[in-house]
Amino acid sequence: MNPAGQEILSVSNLTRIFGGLTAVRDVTMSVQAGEVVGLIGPNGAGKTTLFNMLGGSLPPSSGSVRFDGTDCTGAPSHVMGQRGVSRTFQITSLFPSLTALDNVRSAAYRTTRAGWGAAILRSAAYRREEEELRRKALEILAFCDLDHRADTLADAMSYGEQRRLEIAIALAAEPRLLLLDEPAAGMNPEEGQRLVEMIRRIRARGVTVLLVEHHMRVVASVCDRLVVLDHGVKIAEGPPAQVLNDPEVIRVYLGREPVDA
Ligand SMILES: Nc1ncnc2c1ncn2[C@@H]1O[C@H](COP(=O)(O)OP(=O)(O)OP(=O)(O)O)[C@@H](O)[C@H]1O
Repeated sequence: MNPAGQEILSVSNLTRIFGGLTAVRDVTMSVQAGEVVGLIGPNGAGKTTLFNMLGGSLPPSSGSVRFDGTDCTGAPSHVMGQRGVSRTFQITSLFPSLTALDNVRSAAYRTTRAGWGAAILRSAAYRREEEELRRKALEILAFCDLDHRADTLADAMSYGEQRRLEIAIALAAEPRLLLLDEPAAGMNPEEGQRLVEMIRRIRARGVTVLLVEHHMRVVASVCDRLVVLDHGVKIAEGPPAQVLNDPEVIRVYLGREPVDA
């Protein structure tokens, strides 16, 4: 684990061009270990495009990404996952007909070592790992307030529970940096508050968090720092109280949508 305050993610002059459109232009930013950083901006600002480049699902047109001191520019998502970056998506990525436990267990499986040969032979090492996987998946479910839903099918869970299950799945990969894409989208205020508490617990667990979010109450109450994009360009950065009162930030939001959406 990186000591708190040490740079874990460093993005330099990152740019992504789609045809004639520059979705992200020359963005430079960094995240320190132990921080919760919010990436905000109006619709179409380039947040998802930037996230996709950090998570490895989209190669940049230019610029660089360093994670934990290693150049990861253009590395695919499975490589980013191996290095310790895990993410959730705006659109649900759950297996609807698996239980919550099996959803988490299948994600945790990638961190095990016994391999297929041992699985087919059902060796002692494999059985030990199976038990360890189950214990770990139950621990993560409990951490996400979902232990009572372990045997419930994902598609029988409430919307807020499904969103928490997605975070549980991302945590099962034991990331050091967790990328959350609009985790509060569609949540009611009570679910949003629960999410805020959960993100605080994730940080206390030693996981650094970068989140894209439109709900300003969530952003203001959980983030140490905000980075604001508009038209693909970083226009502001700093503590929430400062950034949300920045006249330029208010102007770009008022032009398109309310700040407290
Ligand atoms: N695959 C693509 N091909 C072409 N244009 C794209 C592609 N992905 C995104 N864009 C464009 O890039 C710009 C930034 O989009 P992006 O989805 O990154 O913004 P965003 O800030 O995440 O928006 P939202 O808050 O609505 O999710 C938009 O103009 C979008 O239409």
